[in-house]
Amino acid sequence: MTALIEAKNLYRYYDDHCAVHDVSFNLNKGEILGFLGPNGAGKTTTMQMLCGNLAPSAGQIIINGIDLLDKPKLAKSILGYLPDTPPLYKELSVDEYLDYCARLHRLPFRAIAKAVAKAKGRCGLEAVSDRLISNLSKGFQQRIGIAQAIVHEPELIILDEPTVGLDPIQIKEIRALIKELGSDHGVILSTHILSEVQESCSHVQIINRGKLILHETIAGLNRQMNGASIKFTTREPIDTARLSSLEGVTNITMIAKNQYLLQHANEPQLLEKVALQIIEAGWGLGEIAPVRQSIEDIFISMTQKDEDAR
Ligand SMILES: Nc1ncnc2c1ncn2[C@@H]1O[C@H](COP(=O)(O)OP(=O)(O)OP(=O)(O)O)[C@@H](O)[C@H]1O
Repeated sequence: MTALIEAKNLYRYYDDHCAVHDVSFNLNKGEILGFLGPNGAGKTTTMQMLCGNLAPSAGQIIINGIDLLDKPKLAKSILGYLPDTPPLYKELSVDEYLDYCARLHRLPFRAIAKAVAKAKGRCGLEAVSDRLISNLSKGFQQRIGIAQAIVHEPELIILDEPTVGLDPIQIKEIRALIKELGSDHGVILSTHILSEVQESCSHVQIINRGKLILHETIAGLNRQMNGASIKFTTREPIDTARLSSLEGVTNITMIAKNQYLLQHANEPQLLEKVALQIIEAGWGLGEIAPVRQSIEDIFISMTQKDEDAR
């Protein structure tokens, strides 16, 4: 199967500053990729390169088998892009604006009315067709931004911070729309909201200081979150050296009297082994449970590890 987008060894320099460093990944149809990173990590630079608005200093971008740098018009015809600020002409009505966008995307004249109606339907804009964009709420303006990105039915949709500045109800609606779009397109969205990735995406990647430090499925991320620590209490103090000899245990810390946090290298069935060891040693098992990390914990620990490794 041809990937919808293949980013190969992308670099982007601004003078001497390397904003994107050797970024490679693939996205297939039906996948929604959440692109995370701290401020200044290189998300917007990467997204701008992926949609052909910014030339990479090195590397290759293949969209549905077409090299974006060799055949930009053809490659761009199968992608839709919503920049972080929706590119709206606010003095136009919704219909006028979407009609204009459909022409820019070079849709055949006869197909325009149908394409605009379909995009409005998907984005819940029918009721505001004749309204001036400047008079609509931010949520509606964001939907119009998404509608212009999908009006030509691109296979790949790239959305830069699509829910920023929206209220909780609008956020919910836009997330539902993104999920629906993801069922028959490929979607890449950047966001600062970590829970958004869990709610809307099938895959996640984290960029830090221009380098990709994680590319995972949401299922894999959930496994990591269920992850690598176990908290337990005992009646007697334990012999940490003895428990540390269990395979995969990386660290044991006493966090309160007879209360411990054990870290491990994602060792399966370790919880049972630890419980058995505590019982066999006669330390008196009180409680034992895996510690569920939040996506924020994973994000902070991944970016922190990356900082430490520099
Ligand atoms: N036009 C430019 N000229 C010089 N440096 C730039 C330019 N655009 C971005 N940078 C730098 O490149 C790095 C990556 O910026 P980028 O905007 O891609 O990050 P980001 O992850 O999108 O950040 P944010 O979440 O704050 O939008 C930053 O250090 C930024 O200062």
